[in-house]
Amino acid sequence: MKVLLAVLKQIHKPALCTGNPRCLSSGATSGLLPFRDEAPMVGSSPELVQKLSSQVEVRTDFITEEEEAAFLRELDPGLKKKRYEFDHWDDAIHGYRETERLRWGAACEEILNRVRSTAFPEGSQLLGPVHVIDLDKTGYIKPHIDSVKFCGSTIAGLSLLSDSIMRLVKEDTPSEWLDLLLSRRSLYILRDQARYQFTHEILKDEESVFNGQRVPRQRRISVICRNLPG
Ligand SMILES: O=C(O)CCC(=O)C(=O)O
Ligand SMILES: [Fe+2]
Ligand SMILES: [Mn+2]
Repeated sequence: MKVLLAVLKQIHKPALCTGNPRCLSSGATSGLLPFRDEAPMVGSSPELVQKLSSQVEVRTDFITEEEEAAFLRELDPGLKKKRYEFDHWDDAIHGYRETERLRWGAACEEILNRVRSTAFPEGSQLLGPVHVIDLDKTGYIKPHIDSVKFCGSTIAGLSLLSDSIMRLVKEDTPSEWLDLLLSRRSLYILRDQARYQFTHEILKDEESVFNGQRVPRQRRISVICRNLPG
């Protein structure tokens, strides 16, 4: 368990982050191109959206309000014992507390099994403990790529308590980007190039605008499943 905490810390090492201050400005709304009316994604070009559409999924309303409440009941007591961390300027995450959990109660385990069977091919080797990040209303996650040493090709995350914007930016071509509207209770999945060649970040409240529409940030808890490197 101790080792795993180190592994998850590693994910957020600044050396793995490829900060791109330009992509933090939300002023450039003119190039936004909705991909499909119902898809909560906008990107720098229709070609990019098309190219990534097999590697980036957002499933709206993946869990019910009751299922969200089940996660809260299970996670909140432990999270409340920790302080939000704001003062580590070098961290990839600002304003957060986190935990990981291997064993879940029946209700949550059932939901997590649904996440796993949706996101990962059958027989994939998964990282045992599930990663939980509790972001304060003012918290945010800076652009980074998850450790290739510890995490495999697929990242799947549930968003609880708040809508948010996840921005993907191509590491070597910052003009190529995709914004995902992660609505409360949605599931997102990042695979392959979207996971390896694009940084991902969660925008802070002041920058939380999707396709010209303001998306206020509240406290947000994410529950993240990962596979192991092949
Ligand atoms: O909160 C999320 O959904 C993303 C978390 C993340 O990027 C990470 O833990 O590496
Ligand atoms: Fe990440
Ligand atoms: Mn730190």
